[in-house]
Amino acid sequence: MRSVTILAGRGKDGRPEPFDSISLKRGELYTIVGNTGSGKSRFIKDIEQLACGDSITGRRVLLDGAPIPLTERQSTSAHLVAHLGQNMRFVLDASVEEFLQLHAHCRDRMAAPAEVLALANEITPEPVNLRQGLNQLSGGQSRALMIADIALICDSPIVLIDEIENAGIDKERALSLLQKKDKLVLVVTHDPHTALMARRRIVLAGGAVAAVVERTAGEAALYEALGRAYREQRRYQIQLRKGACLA
Ligand SMILES: Nc1ncnc2c1ncn2[C@@H]1O[C@H](COP(=O)(O)OP(=O)(O)OP(=O)(O)O)[C@@H](O)[C@H]1O
Repeated sequence: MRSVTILAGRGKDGRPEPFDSISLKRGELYTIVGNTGSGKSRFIKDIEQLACGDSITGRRVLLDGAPIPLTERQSTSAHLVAHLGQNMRFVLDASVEEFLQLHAHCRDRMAAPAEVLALANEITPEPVNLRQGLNQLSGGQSRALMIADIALICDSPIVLIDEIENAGIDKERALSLLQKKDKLVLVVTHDPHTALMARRRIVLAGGAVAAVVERTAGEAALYEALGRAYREQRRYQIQLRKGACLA
């Protein structure tokens, strides 16, 4: 898989989207921005489901220029796409270790549960242990575990991430783990720092893609400044969680 092409559908008002197609290339990061309710999550779900004009948006998604037959869509998606949703909860009645072993086995990967867990604990401030029940994990811990799982076990070429900054985890570390060189990564965000990570960002409005914006040189400099502010904010966050006085 080298590219994903999205053929225009329609916005919430039923009018055609103002583009013919958008081509997304493997090895690139794209961010998705827009008002709450503008259709950002729907956009990445269309990609996850390899929509073929049969979702509410009417978009069609092609892989390397070709549609995927209905009978192969589910298995192709499971193989190629890792989706980190906004609300993560496990419903499987298993320990963290059992889940990681099972998933590594299904994916035919050698990753040891302890290795995946060590990575998850780099990004969540409240550590997880192997004997913990999966359904006892908090939202942030579940997402940290899934990020480590995507990085070490799934290794899917397409990674879809919905609002990583909501989870109270180390966003920069998490994104650096998920953004391996040859992956196509799409990140939904309301955060200007995350949005400016990408050279191209896709703007949603009223359920339709309104624009695809190239990052300017000024914005690249702004991204660096926002990164410094983010790290300072994180230092305060860590102190705050320890019960310290901030000033
Ligand atoms: N083109 C469309 N036509 C009809 N309904 C749509 C379209 N795009 C999105 N929707 C619907 O609009 C609702 C909001 O969309 P979505 O959840 O994707 O918004 P969002 O931008 O991710 O919002 P938030 O930032 O609050 O998470 C959903 O019910 C979704 O199915």
